Amino acid sequence: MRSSQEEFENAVNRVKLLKKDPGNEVKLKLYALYKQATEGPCNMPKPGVFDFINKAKWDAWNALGSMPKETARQSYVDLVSSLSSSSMSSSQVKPGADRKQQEYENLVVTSEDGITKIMLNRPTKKNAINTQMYQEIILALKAASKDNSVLTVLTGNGDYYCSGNDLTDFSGITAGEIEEKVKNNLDMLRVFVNSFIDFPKPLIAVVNGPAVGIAVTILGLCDAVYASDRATFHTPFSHLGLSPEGCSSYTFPKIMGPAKAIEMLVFGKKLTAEEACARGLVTEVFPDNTFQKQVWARLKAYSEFPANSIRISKQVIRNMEKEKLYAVNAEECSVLQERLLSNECINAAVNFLSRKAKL
Ligand SMILES: CCCCC/C=C/CC(=O)SCCNC(=O)CCNC(=O)[C@H](O)C(C)(C)COP(=O)(O)OP(=O)(O)OC[C@H]1O[C@@H](n2cnc3c(N)ncnc32)[C@H](O)[C@@H]1OP(=O)(O)O
Repeated sequence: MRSSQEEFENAVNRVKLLKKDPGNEVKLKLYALYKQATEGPCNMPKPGVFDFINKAKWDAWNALGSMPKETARQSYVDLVSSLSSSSMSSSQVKPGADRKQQEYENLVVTSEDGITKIMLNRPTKKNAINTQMYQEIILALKAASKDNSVLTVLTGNGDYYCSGNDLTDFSGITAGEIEEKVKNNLDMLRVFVNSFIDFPKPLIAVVNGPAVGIAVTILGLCDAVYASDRATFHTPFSHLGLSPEGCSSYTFPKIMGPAKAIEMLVFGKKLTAEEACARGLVTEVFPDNTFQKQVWARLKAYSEFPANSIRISKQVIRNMEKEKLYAVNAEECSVLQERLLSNECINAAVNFLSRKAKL
């Protein structure tokens, strides 16, 4: 997925050439994404209640919260592409239609048999999540939340599920740039985690191999976790001078009790798949040689259940906790922002870059 300034400007021009009026709802969305992409979060005073048009615009822009400019730019480009390539008026664009056309650089997203599969696709880097991949996952989840699929699956390509946050993300940055980069990344992390909290359908993690860091913590927000017996679960936050994220400071103690959660999140104990299953983080473990076959047969059967019932039941179970989870996410990001600027963390990243330290 590319979202260069040039593509964005092209999209701005293409909007003017649309043959059909896309309707007010889409126009407001375009307006909001454009403002967010060019000016950042809305900090204008709220128009009065009788200033209907400007209030609707303000509401749409303000609803994007702290979405990073790059994400807004990409969403704008994607929205315009879906409008340009559709012969329908945009208010009738089929949910998910744009997702099928979307190209991602770090993901492979496919939809079949009622299941949308989001596969992390940087196997040579053990599927480490860089800034662009975070943004792509946010977009892929948004598209999957609106498409016709019953279930959404997150998995990894290659021998790893995911090695967590890309530790080279901050390399090549000058001292003067670091604070802003960290702040932007944490804004993005908050949006990323919120997109799991908000995901409206069952979200299943198919953990095909070892999982590290944020790839582990986010499992607490997934609705089922199927793991190969080759998978391991490791959150080496203290080793890296970091602190828990992905709402794990709340979900892990709830799932496995505080003592077991602290063993993982504070002391960095790496769990086998069986151990993670015994602690309730993993739903079921399968032998690696039959893992894909067994899991996909299971998911195919589940995807044939009535879609609305499945979605609504998930929401009944999860929605009660949403406000709490937003607050936990915000607090974790704020703590992590400080941690990322600490010497402990900077030294750990330098060690990784110079390959002195392997986990
Ligand atoms: C948005 C803000 C986020 C805030 C911060 C949040 C952090 C939460 C976290 O996720 S913390 C966890 C971070 N992850 C790690 O600490 C794992 C680091 N990686 C390793 O320890 C090892 O690479 C390994 C154990 C995952 C695999 O070891 P192995 O020896 O099997 O393989 P290599 O080390 O040779 O790896 C192959 C190539 O992949 C690159 N790579 C692996 N993991 C990462 C990573 N997390 N970030 C960046 N790059 C990674 C590795 O450098 C090799 O690349 P190369 O072939 O070009 O050298």
